[in-house]
Amino acid sequence: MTGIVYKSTGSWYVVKTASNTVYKCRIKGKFRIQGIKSTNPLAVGDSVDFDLETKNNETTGVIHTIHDRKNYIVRKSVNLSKRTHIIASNIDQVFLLITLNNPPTFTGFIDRFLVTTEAYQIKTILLFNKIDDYNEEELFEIKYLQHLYSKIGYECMEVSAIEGIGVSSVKEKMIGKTSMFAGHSGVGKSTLVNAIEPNLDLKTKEISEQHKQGQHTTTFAEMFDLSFDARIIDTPGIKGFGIVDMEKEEIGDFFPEFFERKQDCKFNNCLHIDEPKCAVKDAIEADEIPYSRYKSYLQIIAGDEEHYRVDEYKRE
Ligand SMILES: Nc1nc2c(ncn2[C@@H]2O[C@H](COP(=O)(O)OP(=O)(O)OP(=O)(O)O)[C@@H](O)[C@H]2O)c(=O)[nH]1
Ligand SMILES: [Zn+2]
Repeated sequence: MTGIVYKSTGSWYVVKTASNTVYKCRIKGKFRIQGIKSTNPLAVGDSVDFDLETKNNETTGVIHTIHDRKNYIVRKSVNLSKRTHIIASNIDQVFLLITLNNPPTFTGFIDRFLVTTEAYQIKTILLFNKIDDYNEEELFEIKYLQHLYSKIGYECMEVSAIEGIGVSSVKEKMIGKTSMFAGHSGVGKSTLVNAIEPNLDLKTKEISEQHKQGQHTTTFAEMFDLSFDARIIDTPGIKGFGIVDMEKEEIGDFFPEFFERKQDCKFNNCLHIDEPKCAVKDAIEADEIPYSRYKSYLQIIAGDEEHYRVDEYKRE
């Protein structure tokens, strides 16, 4: 049988088949996935094959195969083992909610987020929420940001979770897909998800009630089916998207408008910092690439170096 992991407790997995039957499953023996040093072998979103087994009148599944992941997001372990915890996999798209103020979302944050999702190969759609709440000047800035990011190739939408503006367009985008919602605390994620699926809140509560027995409420991701052929992955307690390990040389490749121009740089390993005849810097001079993007890029590069040095120091 084949199914998708909807929930993981670490030892048991809730797996749903294409015919919507849910099985409690465990893993057969030790199970290693090539190339990933991970604390958990399976994550929410994984597609798996399993056999059924009946013991004491209870039928459970034994997972023996995991299908290749299209993508996955990780969280680094806090300890020194350098192992990663896979939060979720096979995500079709992430909606990043953005508000100008209340709370402010700076372009530095948006760009860092986009670099991460580019590295993870997850499509990102930018949702400018709370558009009911802006004055003319602020709306102008929202339009400017939309122009900036759509020019790079990111889809942008204006929404008001509270007034229901744009909500049906978001729902349309979600059909047949597995989506996640991200953004700073207070941008309106819960309000929007509620507007999309008013009953989801209830479902979430039902499930967590059942699991209260354990008390230790580890924040595991969980997948939910919505009423209109769409799935949401909820990652309680996971705010950002974690930092992916990136080489300094590849960060620019996750800025699509830099990557596109890189072939015209004099040096094929150009970092677009102080190299001569750099096509990216030329594009910034010509205002074809906004300076805010370049500034974010430099910040990420600088942060990366710092991170690298700290790691080296620890190893001594
Ligand atoms: N004016 C306006 N307010 C909104 C809108 N969407 C959400 N809010 C308000 O913003 C506040 C935060 O909304 P939440 O949905 O709790 O935000 P969140 O992103 O889920 O926040 P966390 O749970 O902390 O991550 C609430 O007071 C909402 O009523 C909107 O479209 N317009
Ligand atoms: Zn260059």
